[in-house]
Formats: sequence, structure tokens, C-alpha cells
Amino acid sequence: MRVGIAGITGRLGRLCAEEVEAQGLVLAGGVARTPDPKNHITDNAAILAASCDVVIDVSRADIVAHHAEVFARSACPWVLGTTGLDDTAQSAVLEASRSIPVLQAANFAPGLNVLLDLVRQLGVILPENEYDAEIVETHHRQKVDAPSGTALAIGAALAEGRGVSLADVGRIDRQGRREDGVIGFASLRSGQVVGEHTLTLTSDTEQITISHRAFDRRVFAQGAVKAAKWLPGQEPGLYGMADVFSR
Ligand SMILES: NC(=O)C1=CN([C@@H]2O[C@H](COP(=O)(O)OP(=O)(O)OC[C@H]3O[C@@H](n4cnc5c(N)ncnc54)[C@H](OP(=O)(O)O)[C@@H]3O)[C@@H](O)[C@H]2O)C=CC1
Ligand SMILES: O=C(O)C1=N[C@H](C(=O)O)C[C@H](O)C1
Repeated sequence: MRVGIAGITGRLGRLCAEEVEAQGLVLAGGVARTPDPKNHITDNAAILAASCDVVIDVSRADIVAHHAEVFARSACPWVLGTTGLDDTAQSAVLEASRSIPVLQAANFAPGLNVLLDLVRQLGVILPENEYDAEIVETHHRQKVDAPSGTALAIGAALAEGRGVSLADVGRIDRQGRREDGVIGFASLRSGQVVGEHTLTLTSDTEQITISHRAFDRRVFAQGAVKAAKWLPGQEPGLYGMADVFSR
């Protein structure tokens, strides 16, 4: 299987390239802003798509809508790990998933994806007017989006369990006293922290804390390659890591 990587020169893209080869797959090349033909790196996503069976995309949010069009036109299965998408980019992802298989995951780590299930259950069981939900994430100083995609996914899982929409109850910019049912977010940026997420649910009498800490970025690269092996051959549609880990 030939795997291409959009964002191949980045912190995660480089590790995905290593992992593709470590797992005996063929590294078809990658996309970055500066072409490097000797290393099969292009700035043209269509060229990459034409030469591979699946693309892992860990690039930048502002290029995702373009990638959606290109990979759909090229009929190239797309594993999308890039975070920080605006509504336009997210709509483009949905549109692409009508014609190609797309696997979108803010976090490729297995443990984090188990945590999302647990969070959903906590949302079902613990009443939102009794348990205040706060999500705190910490990442390295180079990270450009906030809150992290994973923090938003944790918030969405809790909201789903509570039977509400995160768009209605999520609060990033805070002012005034806390309302019942709010899911709050806080982002810290420090040094080279790989990625830490903590959800606290606090009532007047107890507190539950559930945390995930990635301390080696390779956990994401391994998950991304696992997804890339699984995706080709699937029907067009939008998939998540739960589909990969459950089969
Ligand atoms: N799903 C998951 O498990 C994880 C997701 N991520 C997400 O992956 C993304 C990348 O993270 P990280 O590797 O740290 O970021 P980096 O900034 O280190 O890498 C970004 C990559 O994207 C490329 N790129 C940037 N802009 C463009 C553009 N306009 N056209 C083509 N290529 C472009 C860069 O190329 P160049 O070198 O030429 O600038 C580089 O290869 C982020 O959105 C991050 O949140 C990160 C970790 C885990
Ligand atoms: O940018 C990162 O580094 C990470 N981004 C993802 C996110 O936004 O959730 C996943 C992980 O936390 C690392």
C-alpha cells in the first residue's frame, strides 16, 4: 500500500513517514509548502494523490478545504488529523465524504479514544445541573489552534451524553458567573508538552477527574498509520477512530 503524507515536514508528519516505513508500507511522498523533489515532496496535493492509495493529512487548518476538493476529485481515501478547522473547512470535509472514505480524528491515540467513550457515559449518568464540567488542555508553544481538537472532541462527547449540542453549551471565552450545564474550556501553552487533556466534573460534594497524557508523539503516528491501513476499500463516508479500533 502506498501512503502519502500532507504535512510531511511537520512534527507529526515526519513521524508518520517513519511509521509508514516501519510497518512495511510504501511511503509515496508528501505535501509541504516548499517542494523537495529529491524526497518526493510537492506543494501540489493533486500530484501526491495521484501517486498513492491513501493520504494521511496532518498539515494546517487553512489548507484543509483545498485538500477536501483535491482528494475527492482524485478519489483518494483521506485520513484527516489536522485540527482547528473553521465551519467552511468542516463543511468541505463533509462534502468530500460523500464521494470518498474520510477518517477524521482530532486524536489518533487509542487511550484517548477509549476516554471519549467513558466521557460520553459520564455525560449520560451525571446530571448537568449538578456537575460542572471543565476541560483543561496543555500543549507545546508552537501549537496554533485553541482549544485543541481533542478538547473539543471531549466536550462534544460529554455534550452528546448529556443530550445537548456543544455549540450551545461550550464556553471558551468566559465572563460572569457560571451557568448550569456549561462545558468550559481552558488552554495552556508551555514548552514542548506533547498533549495533555483533563476533564473535571465537580458537584457540591465530589469531583471526578479523567485525564490523558501523550508523552511521545509516536502514539499519534502509530494510530494514523493504523487508520491509513483500514480506510482504503471502505465505502464513501465519514469515519472516526472508533471504527478502526472496534474492528
Ligand atoms: N490527530 C492527531 O492525533 C494529531 C493531530 N495533530 C494536528 O496535526 C497538525 C500538524 O501538527 P504539527 O505536525 O505539530 O504541525 P507542524 O507545524 O509541525 O507541521 C505542519 C505541516 O503542514 C505543512 N503546511 C503548513 N501549511 C501548509 C500549506 N499551506 N500547504 C501545504 N502544507 C502546509 C508544513 O509544511 P512546511 O514545513 O513547508 O511549513 C508542515 O509539513 C495540527 O493541526 C495538529 O493539531 C497533531 C498531533 C496529533
Ligand atoms: O497540535 C498538537 O500537537 C496536537 N494536536 C491535536 C489536538 O489539537 O487535539 C492532538 C494532540 O493533542 C496533539
